[in-house]
Amino acid sequence: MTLILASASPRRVDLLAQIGITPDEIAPAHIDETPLKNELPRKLAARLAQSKAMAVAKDHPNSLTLGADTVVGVGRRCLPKPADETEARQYLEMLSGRRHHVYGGLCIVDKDGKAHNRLIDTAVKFKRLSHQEIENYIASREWEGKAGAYAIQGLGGAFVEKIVGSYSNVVGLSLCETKNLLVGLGHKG
Ligand SMILES: Cc1cn([C@H]2C[C@H](O)[C@@H](COP(=O)(O)OP(=O)(O)OP(=O)(O)O)O2)c(=O)[nH]c1=O
Repeated sequence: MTLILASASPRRVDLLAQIGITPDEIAPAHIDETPLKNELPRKLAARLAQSKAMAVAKDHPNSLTLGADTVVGVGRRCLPKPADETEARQYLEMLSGRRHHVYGGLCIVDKDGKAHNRLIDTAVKFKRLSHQEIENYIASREWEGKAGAYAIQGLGGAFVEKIVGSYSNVVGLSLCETKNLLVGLGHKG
């Protein structure tokens, strides 16, 4: 069955390729990703993954449409993609020396328009970051477009002391959950 990837993230395309899945079409969703007032990080990730998949599925009947969203959560606080350097610095200061969660919302809309949702939770512990480490990382610009203002698959990997759960979920899509869900919905993958 035709698979539509409702994402502009090159990471998600690479992750799917890693497990032998090539979407038939890439159709990024253009939705408002602003958190609601007091919205919990896991709720935000789940809501946005479904909104992305639903928005794209409307125009692609008789397909499977996959949407995903990654949100870093520190306690009740959402750390989505930082808007600018100042916000990225704030996020890194907040994550320094702390345990946080990376919530991956995954939603596949089937050919009948029904949404199938999964929420993947990975716990990550950062080492304490010095002022200089934060400034060097800001200068690298790697934080741009990354939830929580870091990339575990890049320079940010050096900040990670411990991870419990799916690594690929942190990068943008849990390979295990994605494959299971797709196969369960009849995709040959
Ligand atoms: C925490 C973390 C996030 N990320 C990325 C994964 C996601 O692409 C991004 C979070 O933004 P998302 O809004 O989940 O995704 P996106 O804007 O890249 O793409 P789209 O909405 O079209 O699907 O952060 C990393 O690459 N490495 C990391 O370690």
